[in-house]
Amino acid sequence: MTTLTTTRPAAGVTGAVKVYGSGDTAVRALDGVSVGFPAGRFTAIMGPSGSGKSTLMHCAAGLDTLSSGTAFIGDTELSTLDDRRLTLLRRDHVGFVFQAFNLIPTLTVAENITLPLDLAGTKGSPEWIDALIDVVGLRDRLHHRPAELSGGQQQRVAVARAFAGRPDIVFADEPTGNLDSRAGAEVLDLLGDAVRRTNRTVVMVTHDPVAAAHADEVVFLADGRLVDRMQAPTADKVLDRMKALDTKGAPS
Ligand SMILES: Nc1ncnc2c1ncn2[C@@H]1O[C@H](COP(=O)(O)OP(=O)(O)OP(=O)(O)O)[C@@H](O)[C@H]1O
Repeated sequence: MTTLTTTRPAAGVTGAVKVYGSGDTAVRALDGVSVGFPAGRFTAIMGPSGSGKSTLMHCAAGLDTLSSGTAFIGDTELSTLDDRRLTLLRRDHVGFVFQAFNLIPTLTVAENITLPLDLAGTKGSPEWIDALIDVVGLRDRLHHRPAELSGGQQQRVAVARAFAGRPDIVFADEPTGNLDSRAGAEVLDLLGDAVRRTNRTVVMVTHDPVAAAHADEVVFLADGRLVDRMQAPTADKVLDRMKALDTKGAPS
């Protein structure tokens, strides 16, 4: 196996601090986090409620800014970009999957998948899109509207949309939060498949140890700090680690 630890991460943060508000009501959501998300791997971010998972993801993805420290995607330090260049970086290099599928109800499945490319005024790679449709198993649903699909199928459309522009990295925020366990497992398998088959990088925030077990690695946050990393996670090992974090007094 290649030496993953020496490969430059696809994205990450160094010395990341994020403070919301000021004075007595200030909340230190990230308190000096340094973490890299290895390229070509599926990483899950776990931790008790309020531990800073979403904040870390949003800052690493350039959806929010750090109070201090640095966030980077590839070789680019995000704080060096103005709004326009940050938008272009996100458009051209980053994909997103959210808990709410965020599909456009009036567009077909095919149109939803290619929407980011259409907005960017490019056709992308027809071969890539075609292969993606097979990866997500939606070839017989391409002309349906989102309302005609199950929740799991809608999230598969959202996953295809996230990968449509051949992004270097896809960030997923609780992608299985609105799905039953079977549909959730399918979406997680799909994310894992997309990482292996397209050599992309996925970073996923989740509460669910079963979901985290689909990742190659889990990073654990507690009280805004990185407290552990686990390779080759299983649901039982992740659950045990989470229990230990909760009993240390982290909010749950
Ligand atoms: N916009 C905001 N303004 C003020 N405080 C915020 C804001 N967003 C998050 N926080 C606070 O920052 C801390 C970290 O929040 P964050 O949403 O990152 O945690 P999380 O681990 O993703 O939580 P959950 O699992 O419940 O979604 C929490 O104490 C939260 O209340």
